[in-house]
Amino acid sequence: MSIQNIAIAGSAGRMGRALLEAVTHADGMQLSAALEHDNSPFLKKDSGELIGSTNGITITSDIVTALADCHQIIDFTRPQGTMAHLDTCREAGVKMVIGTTGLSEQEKNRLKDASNEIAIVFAPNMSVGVNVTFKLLEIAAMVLRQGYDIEIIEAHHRHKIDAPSGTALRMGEVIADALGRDLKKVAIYGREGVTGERADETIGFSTIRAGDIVGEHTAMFAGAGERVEIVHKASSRMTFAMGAVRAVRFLEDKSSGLFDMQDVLGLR
Ligand SMILES: NC(=O)C1=CN([C@@H]2O[C@H](COP(=O)(O)OP(=O)(O)OC[C@H]3O[C@@H](n4cnc5c(N)ncnc54)[C@H](OP(=O)(O)O)[C@@H]3O)[C@@H](O)[C@H]2O)C=CC1
Ligand SMILES: O=C(O)C1=N[C@H](C(=O)O)C[C@H](O)C1
Repeated sequence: MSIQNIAIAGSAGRMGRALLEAVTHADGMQLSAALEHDNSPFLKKDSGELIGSTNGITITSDIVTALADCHQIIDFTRPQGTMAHLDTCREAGVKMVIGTTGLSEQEKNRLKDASNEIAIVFAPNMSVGVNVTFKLLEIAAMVLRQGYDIEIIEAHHRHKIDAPSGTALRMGEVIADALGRDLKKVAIYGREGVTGERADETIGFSTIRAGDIVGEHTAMFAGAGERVEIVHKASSRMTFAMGAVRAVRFLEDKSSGLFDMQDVLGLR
């Protein structure tokens, strides 16, 4: 395979910096562009400075020029940014690895539509551990389908802007699918006041935002006399960035299609 030229969107962000580090050290790929939005204070700076060196790649908001010399873009930004990048990538025929969470149903449909023309990996969590956890949840849900209350608890750093996390929502979807339930109908997002007794079919979500927690998820199956908890704790953003690098490798020989990390890791 040829060397993959990689653009990183949101390069000055928390994930952007981890991605700069991961791509810089990955075999078979080179950083070709570091992108930020028009009002970013980081524009015109050398992107290497964000990770403690220089690399000659200046941070830019000119995505059209950046994509002219690029095979794939890695995008961990905001839904609005990802949607704008999607349109440009579609026109330029550039593949996308997307980690942004908080996309609406309509925005997800736009990814699906674009994937008829370009190859996309879109996943709310790119760590290997969380993706194995999704498989464990399928098994747990099928076996504990009756007599167990299901709750999903997630904790993240104080700067996170969306809730529940994309990972928590995917956990809910995986469990609901395994049980033949529709998450839209059974999800309960937080509780307050006189809520009444818990309904059997529901899947509850609780959110913690505090300090510098990288990302923690617990799926609880609580029955009479016992409780099963499946827990994942991320302690470094490099775990997500290394997953994104694996996604880039997976896309190398794909020309179209919408994939997630279950495809990348062969867990389907
Ligand atoms: N799939 C996965 O494995 C993971 C997903 N995530 C998701 O990735 C996303 C980013 O997380 P994180 O790095 O912590 O967030 P940050 O806010 O640290 O980084 C986002 C970056 O994107 C920039 N940005 C904001 N708006 C736009 C826009 N409209 N166009 C282009 N760039 C924009 C931000 O600039 P500015 O700061 O100036 O606003 C910032 O540099 C979130 O949705 C998060 O949930 C995070 C970790 C793992
Ligand atoms: O914003 C974050 O930080 C994270 N977001 C992702 C999510 O919403 O699930 C993944 C990870 O937990 C970190």
